[in-house]
Amino acid sequence: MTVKPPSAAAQEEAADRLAGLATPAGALGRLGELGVWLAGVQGQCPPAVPERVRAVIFAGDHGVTSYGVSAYPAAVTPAMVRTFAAGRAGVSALAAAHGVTVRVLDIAVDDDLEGIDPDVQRFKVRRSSEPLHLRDALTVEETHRALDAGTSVAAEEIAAGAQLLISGDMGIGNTTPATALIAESLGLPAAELTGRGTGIDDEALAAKTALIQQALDRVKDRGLSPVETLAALGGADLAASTGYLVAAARAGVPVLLDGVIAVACAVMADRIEPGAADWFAAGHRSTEPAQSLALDKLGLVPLLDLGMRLGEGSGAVAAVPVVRSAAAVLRDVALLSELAI
Ligand SMILES: Cc1cc2ncn([C@H]3O[C@H](COP(=O)(O)O)[C@@H](O)[C@H]3O)c2cc1C
Ligand SMILES: O=C(O)c1cccnc1
Repeated sequence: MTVKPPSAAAQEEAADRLAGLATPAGALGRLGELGVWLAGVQGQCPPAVPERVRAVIFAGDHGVTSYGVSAYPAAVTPAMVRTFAAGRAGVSALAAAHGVTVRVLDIAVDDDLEGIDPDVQRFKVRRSSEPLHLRDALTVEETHRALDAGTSVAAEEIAAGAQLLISGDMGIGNTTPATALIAESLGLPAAELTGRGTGIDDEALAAKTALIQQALDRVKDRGLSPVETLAALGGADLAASTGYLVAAARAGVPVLLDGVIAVACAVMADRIEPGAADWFAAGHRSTEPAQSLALDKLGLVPLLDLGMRLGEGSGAVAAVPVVRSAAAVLRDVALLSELAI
């Protein structure tokens, strides 16, 4: 299955409608452009206000965490999975404020999560991933299983009525594989992309940068396909998230992207299925340099720039009111031609 482009006809109609609204030309700025994108991905003008927005958090641990790449220990990952399940995480508060559903999935958490709702572990691929600077994070078989998990989850969310999807992440150390995937995809050295993640100091930043460069050097002559790259430099949680994004684009359901992890997965989704990024909008600009560089590459301009670096899908959820606003203005504002001028 391939990705169809959003509707050019609906987009054109929306651009005409935007130009005719009872506002000065261009006065709605990016809100106007977002409304035109929404019309294209929905195939209708004016676009509907997306009421049913659904976020899925893909959780997993990473072997690199034992090598000093994060400011926090891996034990935070299972503790946060329980916190999402209890509705008490950062993204939970934002989602409750904006009527967004949140579902958390343990794809590769390095813990049994005893007693947790079995639905959380339905798609578990393995415990953690291998340290990607030393060896491939996953086997190709595991990567396919994770991609398929993401496909199934997207199908379930779409069947539940999702008009807009969000992918969130949870996993200590996950900015390392995300940065490695972006660096490999953009052909840039680790030093140009590596950020502080949860807030590492200068010494840890140097070690993290060197580790990512070691991973890039380890795979550079292997001529890897996109799926093999996910196996080598990613992780099961990132592969599942990538599968979810590919499936959304194939189904013609728009996605609002979050920070560096979601955007790394979006880059991989667009490599697996060229054109997938037409179905994505960028919710916010994270403080991670890799995220901004990857958004430029995808041709996406973030809606919010709040200095956030939380992940969990939080920046995307914070941008949901902006997306709804864009649909509302295109639908509800009078046309200049209707005014008695
Ligand atoms: C309490 C807590 C909650 C979080 N929620 C998301 N992250 C985010 O931070 C981590 C990535 O940063 P790094 O690569 O530096 O480890 C991931 O768990 C990501 O989801 C959190 C991190 C912590 C500590
Ligand atoms: O860009 C992000 O989403 C991000 C940044 C730091 C830590 N976790 C996530």
